[in-house]
Amino acid sequence: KQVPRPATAIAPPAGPCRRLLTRDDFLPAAQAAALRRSFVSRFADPRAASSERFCWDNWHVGDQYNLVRTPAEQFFDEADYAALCEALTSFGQRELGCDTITPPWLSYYVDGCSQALHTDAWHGPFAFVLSLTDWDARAFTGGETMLMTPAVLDFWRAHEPGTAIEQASMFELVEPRFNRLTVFDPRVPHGVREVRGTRDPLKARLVLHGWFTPAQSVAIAGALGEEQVEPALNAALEPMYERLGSECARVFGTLNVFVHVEPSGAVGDVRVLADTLVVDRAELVGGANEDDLRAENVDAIVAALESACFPPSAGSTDVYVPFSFV
Ligand SMILES: O=C(O)CCC(=O)C(=O)O
Ligand SMILES: [Fe+2]
Repeated sequence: KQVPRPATAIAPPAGPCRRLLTRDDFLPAAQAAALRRSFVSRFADPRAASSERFCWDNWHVGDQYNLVRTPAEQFFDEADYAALCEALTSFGQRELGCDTITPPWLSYYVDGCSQALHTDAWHGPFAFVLSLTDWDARAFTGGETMLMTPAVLDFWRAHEPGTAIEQASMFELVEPRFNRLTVFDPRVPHGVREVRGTRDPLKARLVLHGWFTPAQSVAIAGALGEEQVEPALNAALEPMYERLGSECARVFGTLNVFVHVEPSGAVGDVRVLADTLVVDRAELVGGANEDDLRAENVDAIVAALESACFPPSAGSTDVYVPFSFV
């Protein structure tokens, strides 16, 4: 898949996205403010029964899901919606190696709204929440995204007899601060802490949310085309697949890798963008260390990509290579 090169240089992320990443000031300030303004203007006069307000679904699934939502596409004007999707999609491509998103929801949470703990069906390797909540001026308690901690997910292994733990170490809470993007692995049990205190949509928790979907193919930006990239990748990866199958521990999850190819055809940089790999529990015998078993897989893939030889060309090329272990 050929994707456009980003117009501006992007600072490399600190490391791969694993279970949770937050990015403050995600959208340009004016863009985030305009989205919030659209919401505020529709609710500014509570007595005005404009048909633009009729798109909301009061989503009630027992105690599990209680919130008020609408497809963001139906709510925002076309240009604002397109710019929002563009910002999320290009972030997903560059920083997670995911090539697209599901259509975002716009949801508000007033008194009594929450999402009880759940995992999401397979929409994609990462969920996102982009907050339009005026968090500093909020008139409610709760509203954080909560994510079960690794200590609970592997409870008996880390269990220390005689030590009690409490909620704060079982769940990580992420505040939906205005214009913060929160990205997490939706296989991890998560939810939204019940909002208490306001029934006014203008003061509610307000978020855009959805999923980054798995890349279906290699994405390429730059001088080389698919017909040159694919054979070079296949030659480098095929021997590695055999090694993975015979020598490495079985893992589940997503590994998306960025490869920068110089005009000479040499590989200049290999960076893991997303790594949600989890080692099959059956592999954890005889004191095997999970991090080591995971690293074996990642190292084999990175080494194979580093060894790839591409044809020379007039300019450099960025290649995004997705791996999915099911
Ligand atoms: O709004 C959030 O913080 C989480 C949303 C979520 O988990 C979902 O929509 O499935
Ligand atoms: Fe969820």
